[in-house]
Amino acid sequence: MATRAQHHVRHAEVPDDGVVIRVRGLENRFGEQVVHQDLDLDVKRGEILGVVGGSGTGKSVLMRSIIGLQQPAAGAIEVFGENTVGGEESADVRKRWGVLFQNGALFSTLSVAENVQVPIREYYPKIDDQLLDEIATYKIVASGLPPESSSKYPSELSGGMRKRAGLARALALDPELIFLDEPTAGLDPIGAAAFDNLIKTLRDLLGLTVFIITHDLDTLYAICDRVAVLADKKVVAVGTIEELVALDHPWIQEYFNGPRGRAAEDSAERAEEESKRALSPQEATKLTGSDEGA
Ligand SMILES: Nc1ncnc2c1ncn2[C@@H]1O[C@H](COP(=O)(O)OP(=O)(O)OP(=O)(O)O)[C@@H](O)[C@H]1O
Repeated sequence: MATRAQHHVRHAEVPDDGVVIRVRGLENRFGEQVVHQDLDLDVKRGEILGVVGGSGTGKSVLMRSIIGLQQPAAGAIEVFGENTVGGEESADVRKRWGVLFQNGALFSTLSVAENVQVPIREYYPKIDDQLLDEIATYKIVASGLPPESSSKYPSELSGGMRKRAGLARALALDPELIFLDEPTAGLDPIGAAAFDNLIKTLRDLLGLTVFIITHDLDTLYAICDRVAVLADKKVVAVGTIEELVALDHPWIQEYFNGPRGRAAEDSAERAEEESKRALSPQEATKLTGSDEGA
């Protein structure tokens, strides 16, 4: 039997099988339009799960259902073992996840720091202002923004900086799980790759579980452990890219084996080769400016 003390261990409620998000028999409809039917999905603790699918297949609606913002017509959804259907989850569970919405969804009249502070104030209304400022600065820097951006307003930031500010807000309450809706959309390839690296680094450092909706094939190859494919109103397949490519589903074949899919695979292979290649002593000298040991 659990003791009172055990109930107070914050991370105690991850189900034993390590499944952080469990969706069963999900159905969503808007009037006559059926978006999801019999949709099942498991997201495991510590993984980066990519969610892909053609435009309008219901990726955002799936995310909104999981976080309790969309009332499904049928089905069961659990996050950390708790029912989230229709927003039924407790505040304790809700604060264990953070969300980066597609457009960043920053409050335009608040500075970056104030945006990050919103969820903290919501859950800890009595928090001391100085501590609040320190936490916000820490999250802003952890998201790869310079500390000076704290006082800027969203309209003063580039698209990439807005995404990072949104990420800082998603990380405000030290979540164990983050939801990212198209985080690299609208970023140039270098900015997108940097954002991918940041997500992977944060997952590795903080042990986050990451649910990421993306159209970006480079993101899938670079950081996703598994990919779930939405088609025909459900998750038709979930697995590593290698496993998916072996399936003969027409959309999956077109997506991964089309010209863009192959280009992304080639560039992922090149990046891996580069990272494996050790620096020669001459290269090391050039980089460090030191001729020690050369
Ligand atoms: N609030 C709503 N009212 C009516 N229809 C909606 C609503 N939200 C979503 N839909 C419809 O549900 C379907 C799925 O939308 P969703 O935004 O989840 O697609 P998506 O896969 O995220 O698409 P994209 O890749 O283009 O962002 C679309 O046909 C959309 O028009």
